[in-house]
Amino acid sequence: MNIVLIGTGRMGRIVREQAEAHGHKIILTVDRGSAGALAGKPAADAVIDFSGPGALPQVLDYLRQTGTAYVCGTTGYSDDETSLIREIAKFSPVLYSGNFSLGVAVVKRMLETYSPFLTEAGCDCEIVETHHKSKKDAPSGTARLLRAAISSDENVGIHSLRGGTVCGIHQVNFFGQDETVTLTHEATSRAIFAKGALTAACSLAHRKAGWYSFEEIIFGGNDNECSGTDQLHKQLR
Ligand SMILES: NC(=O)C1=CN([C@@H]2O[C@H](COP(=O)(O)OP(=O)(O)OC[C@H]3O[C@@H](n4cnc5c(N)ncnc54)[C@H](OP(=O)(O)O)[C@@H]3O)[C@@H](O)[C@H]2O)C=CC1
Ligand SMILES: O=C(O)C1=N[C@H](C(=O)O)C[C@H](O)C1
Repeated sequence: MNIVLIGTGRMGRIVREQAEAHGHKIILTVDRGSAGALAGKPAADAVIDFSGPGALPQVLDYLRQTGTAYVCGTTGYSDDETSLIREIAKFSPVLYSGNFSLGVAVVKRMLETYSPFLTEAGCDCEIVETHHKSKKDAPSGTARLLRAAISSDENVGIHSLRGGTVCGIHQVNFFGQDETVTLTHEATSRAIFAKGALTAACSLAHRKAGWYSFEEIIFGGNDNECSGTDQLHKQLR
């Protein structure tokens, strides 16, 4: 795959490393210092975005012009920015996820299926998310997606801790009468997110414009046509 990489920070570096290790090519990188780098550029197989909300306007212009597949893991978007990402699915295949790990996808499924047994029995649910001290947004994108899996209103509290070099810990607590249930996911390396995003990019590269979910890519069968990513896909499953 020929990939345009948005963001060259902690995630951008590991996406590049994993992409090149699996035979893909980063044909263009964009960071804050290269505003406008996408203008007039031809289509790629995929855009992978781990940057900041400020990069969105130039990325959307590029997608509108080229129809390139868009895999976005950036968090901290406003509701308006999130709507713009949804709208671009008219032009490109788009997959947005606040977390590209297999483990969080499984925890999300568990919550969708089983959390009603606890919340309907009166449990109070509180999420605690812990990240490295350089993380810019709070609450984390993962905490938001886990909350959405539990409840459509905002009666689930989210508590954010920042410190050291923690890649990401999410703890979902259900406090009931005389019992507590806690589900914990801990990412011990950012490689898991990079592999998930590359798997998604390979799967999306040949699809028609539309909105796709990470779960349908990893649980819905391996139909990606990109052999370099088969191995990543197996690691994720
Ligand atoms: N969905 C997932 O699975 C995961 C999502 N993330 C998310 O990915 C994002 C990036 O994380 P991380 O790599 O740790 O952050 P870093 O701060 O290390 O890197 C961010 C990168 O984005 C660039 N950037 C920021 N704003 C702009 C802009 N306006 N235009 C162009 N480039 C910009 C920065 O450029 P410069 O250095 O020039 O400022 C930098 O290269 C965060 O939102 C984070 O929450 C992280 C891990 C997993
Ligand atoms: O910024 C990070 O580091 C991470 N961000 C994502 C989030 O906001 O949930 C995913 C992961 O937890 C790491």
